[in-house]
Amino acid sequence: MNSSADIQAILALADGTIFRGVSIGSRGHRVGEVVFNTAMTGYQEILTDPSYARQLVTLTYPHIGNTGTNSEDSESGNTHKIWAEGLIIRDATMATSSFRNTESLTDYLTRNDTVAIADIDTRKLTRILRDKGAQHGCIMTASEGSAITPDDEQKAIELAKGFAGLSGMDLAKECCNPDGFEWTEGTWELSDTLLNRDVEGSFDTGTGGFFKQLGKHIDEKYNVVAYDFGTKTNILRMLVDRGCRVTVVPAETPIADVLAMNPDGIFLSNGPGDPAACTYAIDNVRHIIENTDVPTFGICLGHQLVGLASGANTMKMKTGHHGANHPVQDVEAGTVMITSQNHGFAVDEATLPDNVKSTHRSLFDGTNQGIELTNKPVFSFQGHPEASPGPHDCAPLFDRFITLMEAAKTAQA
Ligand SMILES: NC(=O)CC[C@H](N)C(=O)O
Repeated sequence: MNSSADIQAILALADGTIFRGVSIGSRGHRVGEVVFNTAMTGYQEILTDPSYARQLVTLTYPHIGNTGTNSEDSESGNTHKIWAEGLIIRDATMATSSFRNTESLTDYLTRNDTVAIADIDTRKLTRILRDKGAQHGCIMTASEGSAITPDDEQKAIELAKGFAGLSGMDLAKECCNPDGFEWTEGTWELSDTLLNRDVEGSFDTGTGGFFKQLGKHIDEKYNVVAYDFGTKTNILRMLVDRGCRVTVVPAETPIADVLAMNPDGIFLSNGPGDPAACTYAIDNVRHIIENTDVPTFGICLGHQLVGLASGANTMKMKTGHHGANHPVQDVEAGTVMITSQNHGFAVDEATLPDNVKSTHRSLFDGTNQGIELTNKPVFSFQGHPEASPGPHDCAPLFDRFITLMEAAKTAQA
């Protein structure tokens, strides 16, 4: 909603298209790859998903911010960092309403130094991205006390053209937590009794507050080492729910160090950038496949790394998949799952070696969505079984990882 007090902002695409709107975040400019996400909910999870690093995300759902933000819906762990390079929306809500809200979306964006633009025609933008593929872009806000000038527009187009593009970019080592950490929280659900949030508005992990944690009561049966390439937090929560003690290690941790921890299973996380550029990670996964029998599960970037380490290629997609309603078929069973997706690269199925089976395919465009090795307990999935946001149809993939670890333990006993 425009008012004379609004700060002008523009989105410039590298092809010269300019969208004019208003700033709803911090001032400045940011460049990145412009992608559209079709999920109707989950703007906070999307903003905090590390896989969106260097991407300017437009949400096709028009009205954003209604329920505000809170400290629980972060996908970037305890840092709560916004990883998306910028946000592009149609309509920022004027009133925030939710009992879980602690901060409006606009305040949240500003506090996190995120540049964001509203009041633009996101349908037109999405059509451009659909027709031409993901575009390089620049969001720029007017500087203090002035309006956007024709010079600003020209500069924004040049900045968009100057973005190097995600192909060849290794962002995993930059976006992981460099210190590693133990993750102990499971998923949560609203508690039966609704009590007040404490004065700090902090997350009450007990059973008496807004939320009760699931999974905490389960004994830690499986020692899982999770390679962090920019992991989403809900993946770690879902592992904890299933009885895993989760040790998260940075992307470049040598595989020898991981194996020295004697893991029951190795998890390969999602993450931003081009998987083929993460050569150290590909080497580590190749080592797992060729020299060990440790059950291994990869999600999204982790899936692509399994593909690359087994000898397949990955390719850049036209627009990629970003949404919460993507149908994926289980190749063997023929069943269809509605899945959450966020990727711009894909494993090229035509290049899969003989010992790697395609297990899942996208019903939107036929691209590969899952693989498994026929000679090792290693499998991976392109979509997001942890959802956040999105449907939970493929959550049983986590159980499959547990089954593999259990089988390996039984075989060893
Ligand atoms: N969510 C992810 O892990 C994304 C993987 C990779 N960066 C891609 O865009 O395809």
